[in-house]
Amino acid sequence: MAEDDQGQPLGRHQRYRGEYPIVVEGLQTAFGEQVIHDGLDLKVKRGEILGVVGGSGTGKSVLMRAIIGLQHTAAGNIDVFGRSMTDSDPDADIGVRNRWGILFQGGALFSTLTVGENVQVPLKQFYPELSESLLHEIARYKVKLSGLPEAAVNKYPSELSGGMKKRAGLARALALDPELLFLDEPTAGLDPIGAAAFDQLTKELQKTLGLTVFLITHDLDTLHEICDRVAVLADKRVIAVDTVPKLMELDHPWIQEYFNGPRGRAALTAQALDELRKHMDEPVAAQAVKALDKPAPGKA
Ligand SMILES: Nc1ncnc2c1ncn2[C@@H]1O[C@H](COP(=O)(O)OP(=O)(O)OP(=O)(O)O)[C@@H](O)[C@H]1O
Repeated sequence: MAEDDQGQPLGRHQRYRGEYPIVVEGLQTAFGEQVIHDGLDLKVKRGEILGVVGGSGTGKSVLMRAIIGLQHTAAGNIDVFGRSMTDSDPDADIGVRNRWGILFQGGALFSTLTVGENVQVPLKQFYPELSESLLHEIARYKVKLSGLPEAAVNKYPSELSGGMKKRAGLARALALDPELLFLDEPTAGLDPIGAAAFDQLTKELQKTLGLTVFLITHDLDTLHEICDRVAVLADKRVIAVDTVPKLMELDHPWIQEYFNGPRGRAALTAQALDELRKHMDEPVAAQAVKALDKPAPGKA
């Protein structure tokens, strides 16, 4: 069973009240000779959206898999809801596994099932006693919660656009009313408007459902717009965890290149513009928007 911060077992319908639902200490992972993580520490705060960034191949997805118990670890400990994932056997983990939802990169929907049936998969797994009509009702609700039209319930993944597939994956991740949501590159492959809409949905769900979100991303707009803190993976560890403005003050070369490079600055300007647009009735804001919105010299 999952435990609270006092070491007491959590009831099935009780929510975790400890400060850190995920605690990773001294993690080491490796594939043969290739060491991916070495002495990695990370604490995720309850209720936050934690962005996880790092260069390609630094082990963001492997870290997520280790946290959810799908990745063998060579050393260290990972606690989820106060329960060690590194020395537990899968069957005994039920008290933890029905408390999280996962949106894998690419959605990972079952192609032969409709969206509604996809959402029902975890429900049937953890609550086999639910009736067909209740399963259908819950699936319909989760689909709508994820911003899809109700008609999507009966569609197959192949009938959906990329953005709709992500939302269908999200509906399935929300099936069990999770406390913890893992999102692996949720906005990858979406156009900027679709990506911004998905970000806002994530933020709204975090606030209204009280979720803790572990979000792997390369998307600078996502980091600026919705992440409370960001963990940076480099040199086989988490080298920093902080708010984006604080990270930008650090002089690590990868962090500087990433956040203060041209794309980082563009994301920052876009965020400043969004903020200013909320105050367009004030002349100063209106003027600033006009100035910042001007295309750079030489650009159409
Ligand atoms: N099953 C596996 N077998 C062998 N090596 C693997 C396996 N899974 C991942 N790796 C290796 O582990 C390293 C980290 O992979 P991971 O997918 O976590 O990177 P990432 O930071 O998520 O990268 P990206 O941003 O490109 O998705 C990579 O070098 C990858 O090749």
